[in-house]
Amino acid sequence: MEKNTILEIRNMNISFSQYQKGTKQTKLPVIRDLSLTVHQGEMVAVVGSSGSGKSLLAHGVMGILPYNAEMGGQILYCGEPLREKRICALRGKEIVMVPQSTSYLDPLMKVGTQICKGKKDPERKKKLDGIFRRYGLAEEVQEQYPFELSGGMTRRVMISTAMIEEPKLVIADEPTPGLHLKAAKRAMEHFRELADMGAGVLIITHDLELALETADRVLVFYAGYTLEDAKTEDFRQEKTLRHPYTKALWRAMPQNGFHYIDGVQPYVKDMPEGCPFAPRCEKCTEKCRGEIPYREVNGGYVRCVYDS
Ligand SMILES: Nc1ncnc2c1ncn2[C@@H]1O[C@H](COP(=O)(O)OP(=O)(O)OP(=O)(O)O)[C@@H](O)[C@H]1O
Ligand code: NI
Repeated sequence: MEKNTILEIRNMNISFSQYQKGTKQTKLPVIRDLSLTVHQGEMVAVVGSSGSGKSLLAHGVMGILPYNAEMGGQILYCGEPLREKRICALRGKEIVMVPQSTSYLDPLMKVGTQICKGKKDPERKKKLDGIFRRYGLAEEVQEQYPFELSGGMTRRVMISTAMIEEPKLVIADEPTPGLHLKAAKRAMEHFRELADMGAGVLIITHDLELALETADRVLVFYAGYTLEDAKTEDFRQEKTLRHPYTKALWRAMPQNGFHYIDGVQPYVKDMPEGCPFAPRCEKCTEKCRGEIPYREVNGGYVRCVYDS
């Protein structure tokens, strides 16, 4: 393992137990065989459509999966396993998450107190003032309660909460919805700055274009699988991309013709054997119905039987 690796996930699986017809329990796999690495100073984006398992990945790392979820595989933080006790000690300090849902804010606590976690020393206050200025939040907002904020303001408050800790690992789950384009870009740039200062940053988003503007690498999620792990520059041309789904995402971007991808992502209960994208893939053959290895190609990874 390399020295500057902040987060390494090896073969993560997440499934839910569900009761069917009374007492019969079934397992619903929602993340399968996920491996990823975030290095110091690196910003990695996880891109995928709704329901592909992005938030569960974040919750798995943070140790906040719901009670009916089961997780397998290994999570290493700075080279050491990140088990329950360790994540509890580091959560909110060295490892921070900007959650997708704004309901994570305490409705009964003033914004400023909440961000500073009750600590009121002048140094922290100065830092908070600085962060608020950067995000265009007025100082008065510190004295307000979450219900008094607009959606975009809430988003910026949640980002501020993460920024005040000088974290080593930041996981931001859809940090930009509700922000207008300029603010969304600014937020992404701030995450970029955190990475440039030496943190490892994992950004979860469905906005490929925004991710490509700031991230170093992009992981493409589809129906619980990672189909590709590519460098941002691989997205400059279609031919340097590896998976047919990533290529389809590329063609769907406005500058590349806005081509619509036919069909929908399969739901976990109706998952086809083999490649989950096979039913929508023009290159699909019988080979795609078997086990598909996740393999290294040209400095990236792909889960496809074909060479692109
Ligand atoms: N508590 C739960 N019980 C059962 N299934 C769940 C539970 N939470 C999530 N899932 C399922 O897991 C899958 C992945 O959910 P997840 O929230 O990670 O998706 P996502 O990629 O973050 O989507 P979005 O872009 O909409 O936020 C979905 O199919 C969802 O229905
Ligand atoms: Ni999500």
